[in-house]
Amino acid sequence: MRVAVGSKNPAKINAVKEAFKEYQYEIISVDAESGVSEQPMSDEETIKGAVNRAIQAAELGDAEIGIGLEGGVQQTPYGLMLCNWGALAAKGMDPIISGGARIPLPDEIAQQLLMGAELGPVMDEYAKKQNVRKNEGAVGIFTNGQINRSEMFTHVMKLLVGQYEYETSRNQKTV
Ligand SMILES: O=P(O)(O)OP(=O)(O)OP(=O)(O)OC[C@H]1O[C@@H](n2cnc3c(O)ncnc32)[C@H](O)[C@@H]1O
Ligand SMILES: [Mg+2]
Repeated sequence: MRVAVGSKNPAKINAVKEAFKEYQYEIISVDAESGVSEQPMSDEETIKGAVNRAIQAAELGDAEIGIGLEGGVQQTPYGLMLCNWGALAAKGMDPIISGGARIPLPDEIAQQLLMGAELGPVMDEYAKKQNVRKNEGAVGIFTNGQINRSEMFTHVMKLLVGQYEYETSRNQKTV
């Protein structure tokens, strides 16, 4: 069985490998398009990006399972929240989705995003580091390293794999 991840970002690929580590699946990464803006600004747009990537990854990678992981933000009365969504697309099944943990972004970051900036470069500038998005991520910076981006996506992935297992075992019981 082959699993195709719709991203070349190591923080995402590692999370997929971790979630499938009990399985003998081949895991490949392909450049899939999210079909939404570079910086999704709502849960809805972020979910759409994750689902698009999952479907495209399965096609491009000729894989039984496609995975899409997408980061975005969502405005709330409590501030601009980091949001992350994942999707698993398998043949003969509607895409499965799951959401990640969320934390509010500091005002100075939120303001830049609301003016059209992308979180990736804003975080590098803020943290005086390079490629925060491929390493600890904004979540790692603002949680003092307690939860990094890969761990956060691993949780999203376990929610996906678990739902997939539940669905497939339920279908086996009913046929
Ligand atoms: O290569 P891809 O798979 O596109 O990975 P990415 O890091 O660009 O991640 P997304 O497209 O899913 O995220 C959308 C935007 O939010 C940024 N972003 C999301 N979460 C982040 C985080 O935890 N730390 C830094 N940047 C983040 C990211 O750089 C993009 O600008
Ligand atoms: Mg991106």
